[in-house]
Amino acid sequence: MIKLAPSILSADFSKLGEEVKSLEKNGIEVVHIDVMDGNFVPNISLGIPVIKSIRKETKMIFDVHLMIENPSRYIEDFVKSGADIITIHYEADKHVDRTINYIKSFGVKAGISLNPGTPVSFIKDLINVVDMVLIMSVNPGFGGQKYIPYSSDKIREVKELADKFNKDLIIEVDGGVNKDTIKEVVEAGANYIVAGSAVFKGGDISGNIKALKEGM
Ligand SMILES: O=C(CO)[C@H](O)[C@H](O)COP(=O)(O)O
Repeated sequence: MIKLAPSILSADFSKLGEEVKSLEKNGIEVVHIDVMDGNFVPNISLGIPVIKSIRKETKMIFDVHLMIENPSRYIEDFVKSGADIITIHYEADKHVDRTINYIKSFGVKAGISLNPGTPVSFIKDLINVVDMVLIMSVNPGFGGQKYIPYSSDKIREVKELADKFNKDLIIEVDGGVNKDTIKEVVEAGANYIVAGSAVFKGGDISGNIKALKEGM
């Protein structure tokens, strides 16, 4: 089952509650929440208090993508804020296996994300430890960038590993996905598709979601 996961990074923060409710009204089940620390990535976005306050507005699955150094320090706080899936970066934690198991100990799903320059082979041994692999198809930090074409090969590599070792694995792709690139990522094997600008920038949310679903 393929799910579109709009990234609220591109939403209008002055009316975030309304934007989130509007996703739910349009049949969205998963909302992608990008947390940036200005250290692991060159941008600062939003954090725990914001997640806590939008949690009151919706029952959608909160897919929290931590682009922060040493994420283990904050896992419990993100769980308490209402996260359902917590993804850390391979490049941001010296003890990824430990942190993944720590996330799972709270009864939430755990994901591992790879920057474009990090090979899939680095996480081969984690494939049946994690619930999700997130392939970054842009260099993380900003919305509105162009899809990096070799990301499709990385998605295919993860799909092959998932078919062998973890049939329930969620394969997520994030960055530069729009109505022109969405078919390619779905065909490569991604089943959680993050889209920020393509949902929130230009046009209206309903029409943009419809166009993306048609593009699949
Ligand atoms: O994680 C991100 C950036 O680090 C964003 O989720 C991602 O870039 C989505 O935005 P867009 O769809 O506009 O590319």
